[in-house]
Amino acid sequence: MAVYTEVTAEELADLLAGYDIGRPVSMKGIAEGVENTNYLVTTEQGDFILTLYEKRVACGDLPFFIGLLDYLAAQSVPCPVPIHDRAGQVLHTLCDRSAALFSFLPGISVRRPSVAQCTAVGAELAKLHLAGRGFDMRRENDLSLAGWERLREDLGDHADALWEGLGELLDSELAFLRAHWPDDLPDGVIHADLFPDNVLFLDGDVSGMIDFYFACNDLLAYDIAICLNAWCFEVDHSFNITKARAFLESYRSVRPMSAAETEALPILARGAALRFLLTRAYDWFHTAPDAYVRPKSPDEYLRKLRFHQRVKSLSEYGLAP
Ligand SMILES: Nc1ncnc2c1ncn2[C@@H]1O[C@H](COP(=O)(O)OP(=O)(O)O)[C@@H](O)[C@H]1O
Ligand SMILES: N[C@@H](CCOP(=O)(O)O)C(=O)O
Repeated sequence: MAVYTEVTAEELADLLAGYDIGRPVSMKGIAEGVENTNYLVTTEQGDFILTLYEKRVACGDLPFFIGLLDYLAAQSVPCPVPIHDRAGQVLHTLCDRSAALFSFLPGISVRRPSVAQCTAVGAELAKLHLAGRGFDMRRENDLSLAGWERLREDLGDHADALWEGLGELLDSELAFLRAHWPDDLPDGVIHADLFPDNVLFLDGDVSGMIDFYFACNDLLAYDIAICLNAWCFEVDHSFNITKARAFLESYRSVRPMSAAETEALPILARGAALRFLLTRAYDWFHTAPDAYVRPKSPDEYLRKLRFHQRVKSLSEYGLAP
């Protein structure tokens, strides 16, 4: 479970005294999540999410994330709305951590997305990309090529301890991506972690997109590739071309992709698979056995990477060749 920091009733009441959202009625730790501590806080005026930022979110990045959520919410993107206190502040210090309150978004995340849910998220991702245009703060993607190389270096010989030959595979894939990674595609603000556990559905519609703590400026089509990996593979590791076609058609009905963007999809999908393979492999070796959160399987992303390495034509993603 991901409640790393205990907040007392008195500490919560002190914090809420600075806001116009009523007095606290209840507070429950939320088990889901990996990076931060989240509480569901109910006040006289309704439900809110209290987030305490733990060590993996850099404090210097918080103004970008809060500014982005303010900006997107003003354009009706279904994202958490930062709650400003009477002085206009969002960020506070609570229990020695940076902390902020957000609107509570109704809805339920899915474990096994349906074709209809892939369609819904495709359109919502495209709307997010369009809504992000004009946001004037920047955050570089620290988990792109240079970041992957750092992670690979850090893994060292652990890679082969995970699977014989993994080190060589990572090195050759990194060399390939370094040589072929596109740098001339449309860029903008991307979510960069829009996995099914970060999307809430209500009555078949997307009611919320959460967890913007990897958001950054990067290629828009890279965000699409991250979603293809996260939404269009089945639990038996097979790629579901029907889901991919539905996701991509729906995305393109809102924001058309250029020919260069679609042509780059296999490489971007390889990069997206490598990114999560590396972070999961890193977590595998750096998570204490008694940690609250069990590390996710790197194997899933190794299989996804191998799938994309074998792709010969865009038709394998459900696109016209
Ligand atoms: N604004 C919100 N509205 C509703 N539920 C939320 C909201 N923010 C977070 N949650 C809940 O908290 C859980 C963890 O949030 P998340 O941002 O994914 O944490 P982490 O960054 O630690 O992975 C989510 O799975 C969801 O259940
Ligand atoms: N989506 C990443 C891990 C990040 O977890 P989140 O709960 O913050 O989305 C993965 O699956 O490796």
